[in-house]
Amino acid sequence: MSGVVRIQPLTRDAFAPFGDVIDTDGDPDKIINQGMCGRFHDRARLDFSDGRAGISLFRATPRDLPLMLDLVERHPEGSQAFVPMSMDPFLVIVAPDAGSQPGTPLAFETAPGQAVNYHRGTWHGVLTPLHAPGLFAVIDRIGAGDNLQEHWFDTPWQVTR
Ligand SMILES: NC(=O)N[C@@H](O)C(=O)O
Ligand code: NI
Repeated sequence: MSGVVRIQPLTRDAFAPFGDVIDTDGDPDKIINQGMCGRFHDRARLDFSDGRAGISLFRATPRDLPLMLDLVERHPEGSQAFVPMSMDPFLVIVAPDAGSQPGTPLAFETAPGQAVNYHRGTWHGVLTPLHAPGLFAVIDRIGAGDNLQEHWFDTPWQVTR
């Protein structure tokens, strides 16, 4: 199955089945540092079967739209968060689990300053910046064993505005 996937703005509710939206929506949970900083506390659920949490940096090549999506993947042993190190929006692609393989993908564009955390086992597209420098901090599982399951679509989906 394939077709066109329309990009929609990222919202907490629409993304909830797939992961967490990490942003400064609403008031800070706590004002710290002598009133000079708002803490938006504990905005994502990190979940690892074993191993430990690690922080890596990804420098990814920006992609043009429309994007031909031929692969989604998932990490059965851990969640994976992508925190942009710029204020540029990026593309977030997920798909529901349709019985051990992905269903129809959904595509979201983040607002400037938003980050995402994919829940453990969520089908997702690989990191997809839309603007250079494509630099992200990535918080995911560091551990032994295989934590990557890939699904190649028979025919690519066209991801577009
Ligand atoms: N393979 C890897 O570390 N990155 C992917 O998991 C990704 O989601 O970009
Ligand atoms: Ni991944």
